[in-house]
Amino acid sequence: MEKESSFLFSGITFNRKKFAGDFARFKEKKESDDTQEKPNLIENGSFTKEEVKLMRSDKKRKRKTAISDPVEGFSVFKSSKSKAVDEVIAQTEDEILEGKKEYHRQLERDALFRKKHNIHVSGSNLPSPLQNFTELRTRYNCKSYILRNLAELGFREPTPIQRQAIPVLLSGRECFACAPTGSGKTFAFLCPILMKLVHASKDGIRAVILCPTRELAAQTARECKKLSKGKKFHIKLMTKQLTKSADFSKLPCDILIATPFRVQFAIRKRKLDLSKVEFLVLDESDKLFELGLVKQVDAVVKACSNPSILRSLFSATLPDTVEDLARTIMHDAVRVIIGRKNSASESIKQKLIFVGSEEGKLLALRQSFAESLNPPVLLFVQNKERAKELHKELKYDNIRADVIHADLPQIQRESAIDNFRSGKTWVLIATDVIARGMDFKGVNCVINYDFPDSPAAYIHRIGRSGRAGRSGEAITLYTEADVPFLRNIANVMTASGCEVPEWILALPKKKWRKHRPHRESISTKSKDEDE
Ligand SMILES: Nc1ncnc2c1ncn2[C@@H]1O[C@H](COP(=O)(O)OP(=O)(O)OP(=O)(O)O)[C@@H](O)[C@H]1O
Repeated sequence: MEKESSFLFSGITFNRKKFAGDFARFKEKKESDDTQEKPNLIENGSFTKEEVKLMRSDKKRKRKTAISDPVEGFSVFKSSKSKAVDEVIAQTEDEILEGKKEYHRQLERDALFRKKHNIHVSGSNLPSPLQNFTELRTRYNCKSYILRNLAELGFREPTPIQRQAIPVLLSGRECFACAPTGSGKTFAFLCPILMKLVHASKDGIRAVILCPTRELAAQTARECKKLSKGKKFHIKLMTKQLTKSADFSKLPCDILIATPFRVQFAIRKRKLDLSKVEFLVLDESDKLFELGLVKQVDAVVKACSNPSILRSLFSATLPDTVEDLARTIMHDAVRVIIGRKNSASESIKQKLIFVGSEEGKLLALRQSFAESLNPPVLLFVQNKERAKELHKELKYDNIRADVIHADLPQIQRESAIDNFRSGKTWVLIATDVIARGMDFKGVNCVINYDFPDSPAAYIHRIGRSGRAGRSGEAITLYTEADVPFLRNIANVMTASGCEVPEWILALPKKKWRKHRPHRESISTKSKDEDE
């Protein structure tokens, strides 16, 4: 009898000659079983910490039984199994240790990578930033149509906000994101939404994106369609017409993009059901939390009652007050800040020009345009009356200028933007209605004809130039009346690396209340001339 089998069969006489065939088969099978089993247990890496614990306790239990209840013939069987378990435990422990080490090495690599890209994050269990767009497929199984569309748009690398915010949202976490103007925040939320929704469906609205203005909502809807090209998602921009006439219970809609006013109206009047919404994005979130909009936003947030909803806030400016308010509704949110919070894009050259009084502004503007006009140029003024007045003035100078403000009918607002985008108009005079989010790719220069009413307004206005890594210029005209507010703008300028005269930095710090002084009329014509 073979040595290995002798323990189990002791006392039995076996006719090896007679049963030679069976014996050989039995032997073969046993050997092959042995080789398969052990590596399987370890190589599959199939032991979790809990399983190792269980093994340990099982082993202890068995040891106890072995001491208290020795049964002859079983002790060897037990010790060989116990040896195997020991080996498995030792190897699994090694693996866990190695896993832990690798985990820490990965944390270090992530920290270095974030530092390189100026990404600051806080929160627990942070997902690694994206090294490249290919990781969307390798880590998150991204469908090829998205990667194809990103490539068609000419995006080679994710921007810093995309590197971090996309994995955060894909790993099912809520998110506060603050990144400079023109740094690609729109795709940072569109990409994970499309990836998570996977297919179009007719089961109700699954994602809502709120924007403070109609123009921005329309632009976001267009970008969303570009990224989803090749996939038949139902992407709806909530227009006035849709709000008034659509039967939302029958309208297929995966992603709804709208201003809070329109959504709230539809919830009230047309029984818009948002109870299945899985993603809610508040774009330009600090603007949405301002007094005029916060009630409507609140109504939308309440209507999105799905308990597993993911909410995210995006903006280039995120005051602490807004963060505190938002935290009350968010769960375990990750905070992602690119560069310094509330700072302007570093690719914009910023200048301050003293013009003495209101009259001085028009002179300075005419002189500057006469010396060099490098269109397209965006001119920001304090209100719609001043926008109309300045438009009339520039018409005299044969400058191809147009105007946009909230009083204009929608169709005129759209055509003003289209003409500016296509280069038909060189100068667009605007109120703050287009200061946020609008992506005019080639704007060379932003002129703050009227001083902005807050540092946030300044950051967003000048952020219409210098987008997606391009360079831009921002000129801010100021009068004596604006001097007390200069220091706040100067702080933004120095934070983004621009030079500011010493005397401005020596001005006393002033707590910023909205600076909207009464300004004299821009018009150089008398009223009689107008009539
Ligand atoms: N990965 C990328 N590579 C190159 N360009 C990109 C990338 N992602 C976005 N862009 C482009 O950058 C520009 C600005 O993007 P976007 O409008 O999303 O900026 P933003 O951060 O939302 O700005 P704002 O704060 O003004 O709203 C767009 O023209 C967009 O097409």
